[in-house]
Amino acid sequence: MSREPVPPGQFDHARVEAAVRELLVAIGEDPKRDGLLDTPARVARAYEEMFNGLRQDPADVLTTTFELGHEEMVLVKDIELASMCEHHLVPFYGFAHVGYIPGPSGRIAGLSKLARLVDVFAKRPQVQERLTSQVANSLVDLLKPAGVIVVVEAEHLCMTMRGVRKPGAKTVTSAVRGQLRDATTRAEAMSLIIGR
Ligand SMILES: Nc1nc2c(ncn2[C@@H]2O[C@H](COP(=O)(O)OP(=O)(O)OP(=O)(O)O)[C@@H](O)[C@H]2O)c(=O)[nH]1
Ligand SMILES: [Zn+2]
Repeated sequence: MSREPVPPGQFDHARVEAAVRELLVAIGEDPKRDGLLDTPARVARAYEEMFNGLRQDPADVLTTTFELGHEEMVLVKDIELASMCEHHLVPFYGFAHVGYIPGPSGRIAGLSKLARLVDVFAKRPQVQERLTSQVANSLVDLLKPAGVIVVVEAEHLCMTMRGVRKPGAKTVTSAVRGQLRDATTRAEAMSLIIGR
């Protein structure tokens, strides 16, 4: 099997299929049995979708912006997310809450683009802290806002179905930038996020 890295922007179906077949053998399964025959190809298709954020540029997502002169906080909360823990390659899933205060130009983003931005970073092998700060940092870079807050709450299957086995434990991470570091503004954002 090739050991060469896959060129940027590409996904090598054949290699994923071969690796999954090998994995099945390694765990003591028979990849030739009826129920598993199509599994390597299925997993390759699923991985292409689940990791398609690796082939996306956040700048291509945050395209539609408007100059509105709006200077107050905008918050999209309860954005469902599902990502893959890079330590165990099992899912973690939950919600992201993304808020920002527009910059002096008053440039605002299309609301759906905030959710798309979350997906660009969620659809990669991830740790929750990095996912959270990547969303915040890319908003800072692309929108030049006065402040940003990103809160992610998620349940990690690696803590649920194996290992420490604590179903229901939620991990909450936050990243705040600019004016949202200010205690009053941050408290306002948090009350909007928590007040369901
Ligand atoms: N900080 C952080 N840790 C994570 C995340 N996802 C999984 N982990 C942790 O990564 C750690 C990996 O620890 P290791 O000791 O190398 O692996 P392990 O033996 O499988 O650990 P256990 O899960 O405790 O059984 C575990 O503590 C996981 O809970 C994440 O998004 N952020
Ligand atoms: Zn894990």
